[in-house]
Amino acid sequence: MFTAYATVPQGYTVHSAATPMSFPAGEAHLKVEGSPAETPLYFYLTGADANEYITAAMWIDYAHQGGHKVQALIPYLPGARQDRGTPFGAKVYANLINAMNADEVVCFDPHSPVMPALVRNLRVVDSSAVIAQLLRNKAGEYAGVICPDAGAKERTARTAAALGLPLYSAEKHRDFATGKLSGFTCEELPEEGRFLVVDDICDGGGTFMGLAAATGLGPDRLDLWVSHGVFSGKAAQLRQAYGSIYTTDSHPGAANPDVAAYITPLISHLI
Ligand SMILES: O=P(O)(O)OC[C@H]1O[C@@H](O)[C@H](O)[C@@H]1O
Repeated sequence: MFTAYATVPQGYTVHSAATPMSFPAGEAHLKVEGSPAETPLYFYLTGADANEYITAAMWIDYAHQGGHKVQALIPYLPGARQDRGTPFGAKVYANLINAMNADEVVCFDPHSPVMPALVRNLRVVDSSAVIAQLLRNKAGEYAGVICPDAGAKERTARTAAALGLPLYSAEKHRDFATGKLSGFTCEELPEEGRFLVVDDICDGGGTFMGLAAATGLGPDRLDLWVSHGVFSGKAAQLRQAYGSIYTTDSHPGAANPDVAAYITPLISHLI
């Protein structure tokens, strides 16, 4: 979803008066004629709809033609998981974002360091401060943070430190021949208390169902934070394994009603 913001002479921040439209042949455009005087500030772009990226590029061009610098707030970096192989999706999406020519790009908790290194003028916002703010009154209810796999070590260590909790580690095992997940293990956990599993993305939820089974804990002792709730496929089954599921509004999938996650709006954390 694409939403652009601007300030008006009265000093308020409002939705930009330059509104997206498309020509009959399908090209993106903006209706700017008759727009009141405004100073374009930033846009908030969630999900991975490539057409919205073209609209965003149009809006940046509109702002630049008026002599204004603008931020591209893109919490979910599309292609960040395609950080190797052929085609090299992270690079293709990074090129698309670079071509938009934003004066600053801001993303939230990217999947790996690969794509951030390819995007120009990028500022990365970490998830730990957002999680700590969200759970400020609940941190005392937890006995620890669980790291789901080796790739999430740094993220979960920062979160555990921000919440003042110990960190416990789990592992995802992959069959090298097929690339398929072959199982999960989790280090021994204390016998009492709730645990918060922390990761970047929940897609179909398989990782988190497998992990929950490996802990031997039920929803009365397990909660889940994922920075980007895609919640595709069988993600609704997470309800059987986790008490509370927390995510952000970085992807439209976060609103999947069958997952019923608590959604933290991110925009104020990015500007
Ligand atoms: O198991 P699902 O939810 O499909 O995928 C989520 C996992 O896939 C990885 O990219 C994420 O970092 C996360 O660990």
